[in-house]
Amino acid sequence: MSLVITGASLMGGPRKDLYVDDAGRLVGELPAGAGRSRGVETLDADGLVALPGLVDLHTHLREPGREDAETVLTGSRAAAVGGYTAVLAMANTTPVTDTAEAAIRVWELGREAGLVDVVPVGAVTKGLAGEELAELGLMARSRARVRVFSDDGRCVHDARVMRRALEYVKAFGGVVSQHAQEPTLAGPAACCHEGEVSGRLGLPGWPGIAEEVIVARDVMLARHTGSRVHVAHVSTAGSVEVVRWAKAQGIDVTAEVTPHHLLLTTDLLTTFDPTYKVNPPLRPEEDVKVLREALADGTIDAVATDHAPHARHDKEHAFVDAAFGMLGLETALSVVRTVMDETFTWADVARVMSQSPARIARLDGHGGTLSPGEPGHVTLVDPTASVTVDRDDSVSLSRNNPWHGRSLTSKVVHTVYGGRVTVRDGALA
Ligand SMILES: NC(=O)N[C@@H](CC(=O)O)C(=O)O
Repeated sequence: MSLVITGASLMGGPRKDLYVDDAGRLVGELPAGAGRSRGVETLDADGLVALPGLVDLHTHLREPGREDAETVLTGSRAAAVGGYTAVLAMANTTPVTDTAEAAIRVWELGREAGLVDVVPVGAVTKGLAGEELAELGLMARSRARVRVFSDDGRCVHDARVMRRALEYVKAFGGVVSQHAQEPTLAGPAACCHEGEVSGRLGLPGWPGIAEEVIVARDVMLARHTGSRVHVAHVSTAGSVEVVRWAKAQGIDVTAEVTPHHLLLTTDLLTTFDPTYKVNPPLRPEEDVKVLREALADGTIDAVATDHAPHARHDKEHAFVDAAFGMLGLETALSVVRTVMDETFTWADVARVMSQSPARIARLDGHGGTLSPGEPGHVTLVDPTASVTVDRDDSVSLSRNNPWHGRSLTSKVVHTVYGGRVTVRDGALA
C-alpha cells in the first residue's frame, strides 16, 4: 500500500505532502493538501519536520552473546523509536563479527526484525585481538555487504596492522572506523578523563592525548595508503584539530561525535554514578564546546550514538569496576536539537544524522535527501515538543540511560521505513 505523509515541513523548509509508492519509494513532493484525495494510507504530519531516515554509524546490539542487555530486535525497536531507519551494528559481540558467516547472521536477524536496516560492521582483526586481519574481503563480498570495519571497544593499536587494514579495505571502498585509544597512555585501569576531577576523586584517568596520537597516526597512514579512515566517537579538541588539518591536506578522513560528548562533562564524575562511565570518557567543557563548533562547521561529519546497552549486573558496581557505555538511540535527535543553537538548521541535522553517515558507510538506499526515487525512509519530528526522559519508558532491554530526568527539545513522532510506518505517535506501530 502506498502512503502519503501530509503537511510536513521538508527539512525545515516549505510544507509539502510526501508520497511513497507501493514499492516503498519516494515518488516526489506534492503540494500540501494534494495527497488527501488519493485514497491511500495517510500519515498526519501537520506541524512536523520531515527528515530523511536517520542512520547510526555506531550501535551495539549485543546479539549474539549478550541478549540479556539487547538483541537485534530490541535494539531495532529503540532505533525506530529514535527515528532511525539504518544502524551499523558493532562487531564486539560474542562471538565477534569477524567472518562472513557471522556478518550474514547479524544481517539476517535485522531482516527478521524488519524495523531498520541492520548493517553489520566487520571486525578489523580476528577476535578483536589486534594481531591478525579478520576476513575483510569475504565479509565485504558477502550478502551482508560489509563496508565499515572496526575493532571498536579496542583500538587497532599496532601501526603495521592498521596500515594493512587500510590497504585491504581500499579494494572495495571500505573504511576503517578507529576507536582511538593508545593503550600505553590510557592503561587498563583508566576509567574516566584524566584531569583535575579524576585527580581529586582518586580515579585512574585516560588523557585526551591517548586519543589524539592515534588520530594523528591514522590520518598519516590514510594518506600513505590512499585509503579511507573514520574516527569513531571523537572526544577532544586536539583530535578535532588533527582532523581539520588532515581534511585541509585532502586526506580521506571522516569523524563522528556522540550525543553524550556534545553535552555531558567530566564534572558528572563527582556523582560516582556508573551510568556516566563511558569510553571514551566524558571530557571537560572546553572540549565539548569545540566538538559542537566542529560539528557545525563540518570538521566532524556525523553524529553517531555509540548506543551501548548493559545489563544491571554489569553496570551497578563501584565506578572503577562498572562496564563502559550508555544508551543513545532513542534520545539522539533530541539531544542534538537541544545542544546545537538555531544556526544549526534542520538541513544540518539531516546532513549529520542521515546523509553523511549513509555516505561514510556506503549504504545503498539511504540517500539522505528525501528526493524522488529514494527509498521511503522518513523521520517526522515535532520541533516544539519538550520531553523529560524517563529511563523506564525505553524499549531497549537496558536502563543505563544518562538522560534520565533531563528535559530535551523536540521529539521524534513518526518513523517511516521503506514506506511502512514503524513508529506512530512516539510508539512502535
Ligand atoms: N563505548 C562504550 O563505552 N562501550 C562500548 C565499547 C567501548 O568501550 O568503546 C561497549 O561495547 O559497551
